[in-house]
Amino acid sequence: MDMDTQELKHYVNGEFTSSSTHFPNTNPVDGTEIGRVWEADQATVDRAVAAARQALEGEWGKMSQAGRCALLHNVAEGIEARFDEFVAAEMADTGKSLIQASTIDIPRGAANFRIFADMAMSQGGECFQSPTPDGSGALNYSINKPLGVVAVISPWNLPLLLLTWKLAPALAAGNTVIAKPSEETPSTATLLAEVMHDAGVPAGVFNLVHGFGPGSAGEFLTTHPDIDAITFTGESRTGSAIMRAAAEGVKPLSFELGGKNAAIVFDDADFEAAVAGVARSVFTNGGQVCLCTERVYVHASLFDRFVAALKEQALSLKVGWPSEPDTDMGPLISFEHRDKVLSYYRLAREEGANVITGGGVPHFGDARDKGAWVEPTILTGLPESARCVREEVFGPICHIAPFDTEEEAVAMANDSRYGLAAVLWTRDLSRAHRLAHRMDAGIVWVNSWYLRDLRTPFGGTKLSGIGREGGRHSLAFYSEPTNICIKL
Ligand SMILES: O=C(O)C(=O)/C=C/C=C/O
Repeated sequence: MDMDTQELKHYVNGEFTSSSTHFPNTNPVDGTEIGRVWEADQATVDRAVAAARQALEGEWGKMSQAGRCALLHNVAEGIEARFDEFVAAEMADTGKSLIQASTIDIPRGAANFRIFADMAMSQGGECFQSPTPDGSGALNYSINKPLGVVAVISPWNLPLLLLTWKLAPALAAGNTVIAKPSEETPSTATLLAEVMHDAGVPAGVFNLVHGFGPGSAGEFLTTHPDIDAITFTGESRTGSAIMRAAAEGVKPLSFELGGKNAAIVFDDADFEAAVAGVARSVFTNGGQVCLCTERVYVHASLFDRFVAALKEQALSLKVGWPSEPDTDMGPLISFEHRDKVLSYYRLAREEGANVITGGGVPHFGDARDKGAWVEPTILTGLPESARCVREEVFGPICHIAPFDTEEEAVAMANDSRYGLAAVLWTRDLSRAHRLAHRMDAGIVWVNSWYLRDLRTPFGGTKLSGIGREGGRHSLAFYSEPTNICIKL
């Protein structure tokens, strides 16, 4: 795909097609238009859903699990064969750093296909030898069938990673898919369609439609009567809208939504590790990861020292050209999102925060001044009731507050409408286990952050989502078990 005169098409029934209207694709580093993207209309979405249904009832539905999983391994190899193209495309859409794209985003694209191909091949079903009144006994065993035609709506923060995190298990479980990536990040999804086409995935198994949410491809897809399930990662309020759309047809939903994640640093923590780890969990990808920390609670005895040390970390971040190998942080995804984050920077001051560092826009004196950049920001001094402490900003910002007792720290960390991830920094492993059990979160890291084993349950409670992804949890969502009882 030529990035200069990029024209991104849909991929429907094994063919790349355009539609009636298109929209620009913008690089947030300097605001330049890097191409145009076709916007799917209702007819395009209808054709994609029909193609998926036909494939499900045709070649793909008849293919063995071993055949399907071998194709998924081919796709993983295809991603790696075009690794540099995927890295360039991801960076062009998002402005994320070379480090982030080349060590996290794109490697996970291939890893997601491999983990679910392997897990699908290795997991069996259930079988029970059951007693019967006449003593002859019975066998109860279950088989897993695919859900059917699945709509995948994926976000702009980790575009290839999160698209494949849903697509791979859906296909491994025998479903067919129509994917709608964020309008902000169409490029790697389109490259993936090329890779899947070349890997021999049959027409209609994977379909890709570009566009927006309401009144566009997202709405046409999630309200389509012939969709059997919907999986979505993104903002909680969009999740609510999709739930309403799915209610009529009682569609199964898998949601990984927002967060307002807390990190707690205890007085016995490895101080240097905690400072570095919190800096990473706050500023990675410009804070644009659902798992990022936006609330930090530090034992009072360490508070001043920790604030100063985290400020030093923030000031040492290289905020620069994404392609430079030592760049830590690029711009935010778009001007719209930049304006949202800056509105919280202003709100923080209105709510009385101490702005320890940041709170504005960096000045570069070059083309980047036309991009969607913000400064890494650290706040203190706000009450727990402040909007900046309660609402998800989804930017490179955190608020640090002191605590005296474990009870106080856990109570503050859990006092949120979200419940996705929490991080505990302590050398006392009894305390680590005890408090990890008490966190209202789907994921708790101790003395680490974003260490990922793809077999583990991944997801959140409350406003952070519905269900779990990862390993057998993903395969279970994308399957319909049938229990069969045989009287012996
Ligand atoms: O690392 C993962 O598997 C994952 O799902 C990350 C999600 C981040 C959302 O913003």
